[in-house]
Formats: sequence, C-alpha cells, structure tokens
Amino acid sequence: MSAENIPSDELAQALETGSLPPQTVKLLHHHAATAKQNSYSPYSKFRVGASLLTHTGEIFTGCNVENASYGGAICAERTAFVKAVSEGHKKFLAVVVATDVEDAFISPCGFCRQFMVEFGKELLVYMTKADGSHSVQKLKELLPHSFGPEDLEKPR
Ligand SMILES: O=c1ccn([C@H]2C[C@H](O)[C@@H](CO)O2)c(=O)[nH]1
Repeated sequence: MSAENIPSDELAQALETGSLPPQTVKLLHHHAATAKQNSYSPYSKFRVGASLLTHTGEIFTGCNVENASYGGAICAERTAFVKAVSEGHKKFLAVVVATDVEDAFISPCGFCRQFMVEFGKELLVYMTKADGSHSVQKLKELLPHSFGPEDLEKPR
C-alpha cells in the first residue's frame, strides 16, 4: 500500500461528480506505472500495472503475473483487488490501468470486469496511454447487464 493517501474532500468530490481531480488521476497513474515495472510477463511481453483507490483513500497497486501454463496468468487489476480485499478493503472508488501502449487506451479484460463488478458497478475505470492521458468510464458502462452478487439473492 502507498503511504500517500488521498484527502477526504477529493474522495467526496469523486463520489458526487463521478470523476477524480486531475492531480489525483496523475498520482494514481504514477502508482500504476510504477507497479508496471514489476510486471512478470515473459510470455506476452505486455506489461500492465494497476492502482486501486479505496473509498477511504488508500491506494493498492498490482501488476500482471504470467505463468508457463499461460492460462494461469493474473491481470494487474485482479492483483490489485486481491491485495486490497485481503487487507480488509471492500469498497472502491477507482482503478487506473497503465501499459506501455502509446496510442490507445487499454481497457480491462472481460474476466477482470466480472471480478471487479463483485465489488460495485459504480467503480471509475481509468484507461490510460503510456503518457498518462486517460479515458474514464464507470464499470457498469464497460460491463452492462452484469451478473453480480445481488442476483444470487433473487427468488428461485
Ligand atoms: O487490462 C489488462 C489486459 C491485459 N493484462 C495482461 C494479461 C496478460 O499478462 C497480458 C497480455 O494479455 O496483459 C492485464 O494485466 N490487464
């Protein structure tokens, strides 16, 4: 976890407006890009880092971790989520994904979208280019008509 937490007024603004202040996105991208340096991706050579902002302002990071079995690879987003959840966090405001791709905003894979929707559809997903410029969408826009924990509570 980062020692630098995000101030509560910025978190309140994010909840109200559905976006984070530019300096917060910049900080989160910096953390994601730093985590990307630890990417273990000898097979794809596609480095990914993610930073995850909790609703109380903590930042967790992750990178993709590949495996000789190929199918055992874990994406950067899921690494960050698992780190945060296993430290007791379950409410999140935003995730920022960083790659080395220069001319496209890389968005989370379908598996990660499903994994993340478990913890809330309102999550802000910041997709970035290598230079830190970004595109942002809510998870519910990236994964419409999703299946989630609430469905398991429906009468059957
Ligand atoms: O949003 C993404 C997309 C891909 N990957 C990883 C999985 C694999 O290690 C490599 C190539 O797909 O990139 C991520 O970590 N996050």
